[in-house]
Amino acid sequence: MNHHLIAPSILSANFLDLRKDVEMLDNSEADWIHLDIMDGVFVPNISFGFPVINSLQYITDKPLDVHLMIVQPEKFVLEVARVGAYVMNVHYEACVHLHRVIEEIKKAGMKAAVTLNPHTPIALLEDILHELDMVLLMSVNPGFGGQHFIDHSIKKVSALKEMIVKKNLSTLIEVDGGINLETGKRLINAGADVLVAGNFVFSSENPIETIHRLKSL
Ligand SMILES: O=C(CO)[C@@H](O)[C@H](O)COP(=O)(O)O
Repeated sequence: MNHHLIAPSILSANFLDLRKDVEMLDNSEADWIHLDIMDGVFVPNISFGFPVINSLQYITDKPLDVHLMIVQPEKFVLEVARVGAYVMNVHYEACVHLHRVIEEIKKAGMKAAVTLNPHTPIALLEDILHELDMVLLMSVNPGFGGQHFIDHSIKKVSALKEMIVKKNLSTLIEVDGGINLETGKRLINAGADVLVAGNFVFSSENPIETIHRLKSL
C-alpha cells in the first residue's frame, strides 16, 4: 500500500497553455500542485508570482503547495493565504524569526512547512520541528527545474525521519529536485512522504502515466 503523495511542480509546465497543464494535473493522480515563487534575490531566477497562483486556484481542485524562494517571506503570509495556498513553505535560511513566521502561517489557516537548502543541516530543526506540519528538503540547489539529484539527500531524509519518529511527531517529509522513478523510490524507502517532480513529469511523453508511476512506487 502506497501512502506517499505526489506534488508536480508547474515550474516545468507550458506557461503559454497553463490551463491545459493544470487540467491535466487535475485529471491525474497528483495529490497537490507545487508552486515555486522565486524573487531573483534568494535564488538566481525569477518565476511567477501571486496573480498567477490566484488565477489557478479557481481552475483546480488540488491543494496548492506554495514554496517561497524569496527573502523576507513573512511579508507575504496573508497574500499566500489569499491566493488559496494549502501549504506555505518558507526557507529556514530566509527567516530570522522562524517561530513567529510559523505561528503566523498557521493563524492564517495554512499548513506550515520549513524548507532546507541542501547544505543546511536538519539538526537546526531540533527546537522547531514539533511546530511544523512538514519539512521540505531540497535535493537540488533551488532556482531551476531539471537539475541533477544530490545523493546526500537520501541520508538527510533517513536522519530526519528518525528525528520525527523519536519525537513521536507526524511531521511530513517532502523532497524536491531531480526526482524520477529511481531517486523517488530511494527517497520513499528512506522515509519521504511527499515527492515534488517538475521536469520528470512535464518532459515525459505521457505526464498522467508518469504521475501514476511515481504514485505507484
Ligand atoms: O523548487 C524547484 C527548483 O527550485 C523545483 O520545484 C523544481 O521545479 C522541480 O525540480 P525538478 O523535478 O524539475 O528537478
